[in-house]
Amino acid sequence: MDIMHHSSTFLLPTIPENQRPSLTYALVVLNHNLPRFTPLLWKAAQLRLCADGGANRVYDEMPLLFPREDASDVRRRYKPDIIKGDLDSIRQEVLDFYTRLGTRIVDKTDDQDSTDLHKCIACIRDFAPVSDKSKLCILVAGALGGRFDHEMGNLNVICRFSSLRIILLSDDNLIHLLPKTHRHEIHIQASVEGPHCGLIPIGMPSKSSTTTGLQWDLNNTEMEFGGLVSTSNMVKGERVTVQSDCNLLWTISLKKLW
Ligand SMILES: Nc1ncnc2c1ncn2[C@@H]1O[C@H](COP(=O)(O)OP(=O)(O)OP(=O)(O)O)[C@@H](O)[C@H]1O
Ligand SMILES: Cc1ncc(C[n+]2csc(CCO)c2C)c(N)n1
Repeated sequence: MDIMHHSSTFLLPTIPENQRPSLTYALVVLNHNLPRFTPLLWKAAQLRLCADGGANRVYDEMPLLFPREDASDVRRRYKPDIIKGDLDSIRQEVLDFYTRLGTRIVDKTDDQDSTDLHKCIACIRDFAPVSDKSKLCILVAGALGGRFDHEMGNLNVICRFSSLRIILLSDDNLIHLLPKTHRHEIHIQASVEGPHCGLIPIGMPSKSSTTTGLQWDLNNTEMEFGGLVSTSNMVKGERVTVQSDCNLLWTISLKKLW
């Protein structure tokens, strides 16, 4: 079984030479509080999408992160490549502003059965110029801490697209899936993340999960929703390994640096 490596280098202000990621990043901004580190995600990404009302967040909140700069300069610097969704939340002035700058507006008003995040992920999967999708990593900003139905919808999207690397982010947390098809090595970036973490079986019970590097390691342990799940766990050092017969959610706290 192959090892999948995970490392949140996209949260580092400068990435050490020996930790340059081999991944290509895309960013999706959702319609919830823009994390304070969004400019770092923007810099790491080669493709930037806003899911419908996510464009309002870039327009309204990006200038607040640069209080000494002129708001319209900041807005012009952070121009999304694509705005996609049913477009019932984006404000007209925001739509007009980015249309004038040349952003592609993709309107799928007719589809009321999939979320705007789902539409953005499908778009990236189908059109991102990355031939090997295992080298693609989609960062999703503003995915957690808001309306619970939206949060669950966002978690469902990472389960639906379980063969893609997708990372849900808020100011406080990072979440991604650890597919059962791989053993996982998580390199902890202790300057920006941890120590609080969790491993949660999603969708079905796990008969056997094993970890190293956690305060409360699992050792061929059974986990299930309604039974044992590993929350309020802690990372001990800079390397965590996980192997399971089920897809698990990995969550780690983010430090309040920004
Ligand atoms: N409060 C929130 N918490 C987490 N994610 C959110 C929140 N609000 C929106 N999102 C995400 O941002 C995307 C775009 O949001 P937007 O408000 O434009 O969607 P929407 O389809 O109009 O939502 P709804 O009709 O359910 O209010 C959603 O698909 C969802 O993934
Ligand atoms: C069973 C079921 N529940 C909810 C919706 C509503 N819905 C789900 S995604 C979406 C689009 C949001 O932009 C909407 C309106 C549905 N279609 N089917």
